Amino acid sequence: MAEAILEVRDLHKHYPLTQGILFKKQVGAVKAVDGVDFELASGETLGIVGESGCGKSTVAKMLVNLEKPTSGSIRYKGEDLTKLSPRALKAVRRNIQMVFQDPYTSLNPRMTVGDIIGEPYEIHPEVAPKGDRRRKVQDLLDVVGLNPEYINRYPHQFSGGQRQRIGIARGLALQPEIIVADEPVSALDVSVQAQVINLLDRLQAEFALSYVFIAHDLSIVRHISDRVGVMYLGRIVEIGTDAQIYEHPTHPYTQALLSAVPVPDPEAREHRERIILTGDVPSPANVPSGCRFRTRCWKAQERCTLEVPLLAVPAVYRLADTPAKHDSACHFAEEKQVVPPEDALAHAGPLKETAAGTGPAAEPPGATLLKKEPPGPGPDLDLDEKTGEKTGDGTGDGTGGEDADGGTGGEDTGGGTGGISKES
Ligand SMILES: Nc1ncnc2c1ncn2[C@@H]1O[C@H](COP(=O)(O)OP(=O)(O)OP(=O)(O)O)[C@@H](O)[C@H]1O
Repeated sequence: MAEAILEVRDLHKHYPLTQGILFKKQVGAVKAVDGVDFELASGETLGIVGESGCGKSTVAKMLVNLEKPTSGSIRYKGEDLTKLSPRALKAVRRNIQMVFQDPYTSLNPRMTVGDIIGEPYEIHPEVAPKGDRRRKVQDLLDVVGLNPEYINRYPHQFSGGQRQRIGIARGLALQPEIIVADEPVSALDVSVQAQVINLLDRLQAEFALSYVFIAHDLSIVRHISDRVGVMYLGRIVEIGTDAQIYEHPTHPYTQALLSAVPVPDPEAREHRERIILTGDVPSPANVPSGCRFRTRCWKAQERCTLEVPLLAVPAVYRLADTPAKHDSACHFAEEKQVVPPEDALAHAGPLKETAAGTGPAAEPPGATLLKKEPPGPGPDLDLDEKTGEKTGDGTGDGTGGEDADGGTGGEDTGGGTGGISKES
C-alpha cells in the first residue's frame, strides 16, 4: 500500500446517556463508534459499509471535525488532528472535506450556487482572494459538469444530481487532498447515481484525491473502492481489498451482507446462497460482551462471549498465500464464497448450498438460516452515464422535469453513454 495519508487508531465516540433534570447523572453511553482502526493511502478509495446505525456517519463526522472523538487518534500525514490547537487544526482541516448525503437538505436554499460553493473561501481567504472568487467558482461549476453561467441560481432550480454536483464543487473549493463522502448517492434516483459516481471517479484521477466513501449499498462501494471496511455496531469487523472482501470474505457478518447483494445474472442468482440473519442489531448502548456479532452469528461459541476478537489476519491464514489473508475480527474466521467472482459470473457453476452451523458450533440459538434466494429483480444501478452533463444545452442528469432553466423535462436527455468502469 502507498504511504498512508490518514491513519485512524482506536477511535471512539460515546454519547453519554443521562438521567435527571436538575442534577444530570450519566447512566450509560451510546457507543456509536467503539474502537475503529484504518488507514487511507494517498490516491486510494476506502469504502466503509455497514447497516444503518453502525456508526459510519459518526466516523465521517469525526474525520472532518464535526464531532470530537471521545478517544483515539486521527493522523493526517503523521499529525494527530485530535491534539492540534484550533488554529493549527483550521489550517490542516482544509485538506479534508466532506460531501454530504442529501443534496436536498445540505444546500442552503436562500443562497445562490455561487455563494454556496464560494462560502469556504470566507473561512480560508488565502485559497482565493476576493477578486478571484467568482472565476474560481465558475471553474468549479465547469469541473463538475454544470454550466458556469448558473452561478446566480438557487438550489431549487437544479435537479437532485445537479445539486449533488454543487455539493461536490463546494467540497473541492479548498483543493483538499481527502474527500469524505457520506452516502453521496443514496438520496439520488438510481439513474443519476452512476453519473455522480463516474464524476467522483474522474475527479479523483484529475485532482489526485483520496476518498473515504461511506455507503450501505455494497455494489456501489465495490465499484468505487480499492479497499473496503465492513462496520458492525461501532467497529470495523473486516477490512481488505475489494477482491478480498467481496470474493474471499472470512467474517460471518460480511458473508451475510454479501449474500443480500443483488446478482444480475439470473443463473448465478438462482444458484447463490442467501444468508438471512435472525434477530436485530443490538443497541449501541448495550453492546454484547466478547464478539459483538455473536448474538446473530451461527458460529458463536463460549469463547465469543468471553474474548473480543481482534481485527487481524486470522491465525489459519497467517502463513498461507491466499486472498483470505486479510484482517478479520472473528475467532472462527473462515473463507466462504458467497457471490461469484465478477469475472466468473458468466461461467459460475452452482454454489454449494451449505447448512447453517458448518462452523465450529452447530445451530446455536439465533442461528442463521441458509436458503436459496428466490429469483428477484436485477441490480438497480443504471450503469449508463450521459456525456453531455451541462444544463441548458439540452443535457443533464436524467431526472427529468427539474430543469435548471425552469423548463420541463427536455434537459435531461443527454447523448452518449459511458457506463461505470473501473480499472483494477
Ligand atoms: N448525537 C447523538 N447522540 C446520541 N446518539 C447518537 C448521536 N448521533 C448518533 N447517535 C447514535 O449512534 C449510532 C450510530 O449512528 P450513525 O449515524 O453514525 O450510524 P450510520 O451507520 O451512519 O447510520 P445511517 O446510515 O442510518 O446514518 C446510532 O445508534 C445513533 O442513534
